[in-house]
Amino acid sequence: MSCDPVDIKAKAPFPAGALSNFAPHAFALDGIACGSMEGFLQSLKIQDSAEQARVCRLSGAEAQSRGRQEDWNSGTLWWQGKPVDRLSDAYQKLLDRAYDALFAQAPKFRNALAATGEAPLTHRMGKSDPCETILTEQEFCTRLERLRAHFGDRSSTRSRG
Ligand SMILES: Nc1c(N[C@@H]2O[C@H](COP(=O)(O)O)[C@@H](O)[C@H]2O)[nH]c(=O)[nH]c1=O
Repeated sequence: MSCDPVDIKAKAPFPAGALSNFAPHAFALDGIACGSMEGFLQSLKIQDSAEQARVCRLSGAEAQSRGRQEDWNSGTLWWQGKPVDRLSDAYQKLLDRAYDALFAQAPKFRNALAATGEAPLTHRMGKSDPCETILTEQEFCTRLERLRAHFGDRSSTRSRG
């Protein structure tokens, strides 16, 4: 099996494109319908809950450009009316819950993740400074690799059983 890295970006062919946060995979978190992970992430820059819920339903560049209209230089993000510090453990846990929900609820996302086999995952266009982005390359790729490990868990359970 080739272990060339899979570099995730919206315009890449399957499976990298389907793993992009831009991809329109529907899931819900805390009862809020999301059209993509990008919709959820960009909505975190918006304090108003009704507008946040609207942005959650977006996907792709439309979601990103809506979020980028917001000034979040203070480092405060928002989920359901409550502030979340970008640099806090609470923010990391919120990201974990969002990716867990995506994995559990979006079969096309799971299929794309499974199709990467054991290849390293990269997101070279991503930033590394958490003060400059809502999701660094590392925060993104480590979560995908953690979720991908569930596939191995299932096969090792089968082979033992
Ligand atoms: N521009 C682009 C992506 N950018 C996405 O933007 C998010 C970070 O936004 P921000 O914090 O505003 O810089 C993060 O989800 C990152 O993946 N992603 C893709 O797959 N393909 C793209 O073409």
